Amino acid sequence: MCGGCRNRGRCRLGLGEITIIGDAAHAPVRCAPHFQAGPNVAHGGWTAAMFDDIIGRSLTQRGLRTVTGNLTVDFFNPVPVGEAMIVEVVTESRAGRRWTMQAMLRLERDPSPLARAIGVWVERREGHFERHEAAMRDYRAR
Ligand SMILES: CCCCCCCCCCCC(=O)SCCNC(=O)CCNC(=O)[C@H](O)C(C)(C)COP(=O)(O)OP(=O)(O)OC[C@H]1O[C@@H](n2cnc3c(N)ncnc32)[C@H](O)[C@@H]1OP(=O)(O)O
Repeated sequence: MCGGCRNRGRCRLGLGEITIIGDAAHAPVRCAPHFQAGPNVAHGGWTAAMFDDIIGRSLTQRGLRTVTGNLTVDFFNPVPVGEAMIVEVVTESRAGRRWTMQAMLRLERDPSPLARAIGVWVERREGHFERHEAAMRDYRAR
């Protein structure tokens, strides 16, 4: 789970347990009503955040320490609120520390994609978060 939800013991984005199969992954997901944008339709930001989370967490579960470098989302159809859905992740390629990943969101009982994410995750160098904290301390001291 990400740092924002770990202490609550529940993913507020509605992602269930991630199953890893080789270099792919899948998880059940359901958009909560508070992420509604249009009537009974998920906010596009929820869809992007959910993709970011599952791809990042699936890499973490594979033992890789990464951060999102970039993320593009294609919205093919409205995403329903409160409906059981599945998100499937595949590894497209790897070059050095860069992992190109793709994910699809679909209804539980329908193979048609509702949305697709493609992006690059970069393996973190040692001390990544410590450097960030130090930079912020310098910034705040200005
Ligand atoms: C228990 C825990 C649970 C944890 C559970 C976690 C689940 C949460 C999931 C959410 C994940 C997030 O939101 S992460 C948060 C959002 N993302 C971030 O904050 C990242 C901010 N950006 C950075 O910190 C930095 O730019 C880095 C780390 C991405 C890269 O910096 P660096 O380490 O100095 O590396 P650098 O030499 O620049 O680049 C290394 C290689 O990556 C490529 N590269 C660098 N940036 C990018 C980029 N934006 N897009 C594509 N490629 C890039 C470079 O071309 C290079 O390729 P080559 O020349 O080697 O070929």
